Amino acid sequence: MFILTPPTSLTRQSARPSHRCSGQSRRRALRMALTEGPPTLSSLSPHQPPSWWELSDDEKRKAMTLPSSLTNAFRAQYVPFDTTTHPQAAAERHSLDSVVYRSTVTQGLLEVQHDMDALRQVSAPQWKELFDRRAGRTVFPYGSGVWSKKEWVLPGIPDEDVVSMFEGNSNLFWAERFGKDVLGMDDLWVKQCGNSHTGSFKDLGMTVLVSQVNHMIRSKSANIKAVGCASTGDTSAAVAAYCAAAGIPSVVFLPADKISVAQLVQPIANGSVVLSLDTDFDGCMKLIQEVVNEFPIYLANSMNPLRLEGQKTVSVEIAQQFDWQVPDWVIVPGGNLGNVYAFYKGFAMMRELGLTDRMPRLVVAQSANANPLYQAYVNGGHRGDWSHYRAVPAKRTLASAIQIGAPVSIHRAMRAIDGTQGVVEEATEEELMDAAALADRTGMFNCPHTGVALAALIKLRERGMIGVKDRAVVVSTAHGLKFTDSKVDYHERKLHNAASRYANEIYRVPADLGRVVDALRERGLF
Ligand SMILES: Cc1ncc(COP(=O)(O)O)c(C=O)c1O
Ligand SMILES: N[C@@H](CCOP(=O)(O)O)C(=O)O
Repeated sequence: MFILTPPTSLTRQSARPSHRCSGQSRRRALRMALTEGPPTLSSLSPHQPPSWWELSDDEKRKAMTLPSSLTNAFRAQYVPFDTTTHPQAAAERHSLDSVVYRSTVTQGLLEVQHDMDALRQVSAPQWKELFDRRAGRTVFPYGSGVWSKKEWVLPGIPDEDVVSMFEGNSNLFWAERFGKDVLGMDDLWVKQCGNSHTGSFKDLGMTVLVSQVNHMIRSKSANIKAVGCASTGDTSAAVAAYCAAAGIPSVVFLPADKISVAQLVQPIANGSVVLSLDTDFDGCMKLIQEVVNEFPIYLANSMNPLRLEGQKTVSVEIAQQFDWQVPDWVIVPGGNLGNVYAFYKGFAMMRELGLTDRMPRLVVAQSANANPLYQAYVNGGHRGDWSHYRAVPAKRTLASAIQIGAPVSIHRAMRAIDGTQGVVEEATEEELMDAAALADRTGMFNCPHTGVALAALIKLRERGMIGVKDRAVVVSTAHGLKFTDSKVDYHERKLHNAASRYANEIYRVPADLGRVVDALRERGLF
């Protein structure tokens, strides 16, 4: 039974008969199921409604789910991402239970398409109420930030096939001091996607991909022996953890000596087959595509659109955290460029289903050492002409997870920028490390990629593009603890390409009270 009242006034609904379609048009019956008034409270107590914690497990699960008469109509399938060059591809469709990564007609990327008419049978207030009710609960899998939006993600998967670590529901940090003191802004927020199981936003997409693999293996709909990816360190960590949780073998291709020790140890610990390859990320990506085309290894990179279905839920979560308001700006560090499109998709879906009424402006922030989208943007992309796009050799950057020169989702990113009056900005090594360090001084602990996004924000504020009164969200994509080497080097002033303007030194002081007091006095503490 779909209960329309908030959790604090949930009632003992499960005893009531469920709706049947009995001759009426199905659509009308579905609407009735949803629009029926709030249930009475008297069955439990004449005085006060039961609280959430008074409900039985069955009642809680019922309160978390929509009637099957509705959910049976929800469908998703693969379609080509872009059919402009091949109109005949418009008819191409693939089941999510098939192993396919590219359009068989265009050879281009695929997209997960939902039946929006079916989803529209639930009204916008009902979706909001349902998502709010699920947030952070323990009922599996709906308490996950991703699976609380299950109908918008993988509507057909049985709950028991879902592999979830209750990802999402990450803190939307009000960057009060950084906003006010550094940028003169009151309404600056940092979405802490790195506060998660494997320490990056990749968990959001990987729970969906590995769940679908688990489903295909259990239902024997596909021959899959392992899940594999190329990685700059975060995708591999998420693949390894989710596959280990599901008992599915995994293999990761890593560019030798180009990822942090903390990232490297994650797939090792989780039992992946770890291949360290003498190439860069783009080389690893090329190899994994060749391998998955020949062998029963399932591709886990974001070229696979299943990943984006999970990642798009961050947009929904951000709107939800703002009581269903859309921020003016969302700034995302970009590498392989799947994530910015996931953001776009999430915001577009909310608007299409009436939960919100506008799109934010999306900003992709790239490292100046690996900036193919930025170059294409300044060479025409800012006015919608992307014809000058070229892949570039990615140079070494401290934002090592976005050291990518031939992004797989380049066309997806272009659509996200075009569709949101978006902007692309870049940050040098010095700018990204300074921005991260400055923001750290106000209580954050940023990874270098978040530093890239913060540096882009600073530039757009300085240029007056982002206004003082604007509401902006910076997406923090990984936990700073995965990247301590570069932070230590910054504070020890060991970086050859940054002056470390905000370095904070350690003082070595003899263990003597007088010397300790002197040291504190010299530092102006009293
Ligand atoms: C920490 C971190 N930030 C940002 C990104 C960029 O995301 P995307 O590749 O989806 O652009 C990645 C991976 O590429 C990453 O690992
Ligand atoms: N930063 C990524 C690069 C690969 O991106 P993906 O989203 O396509 O898997 C990583 O951590 O590997």
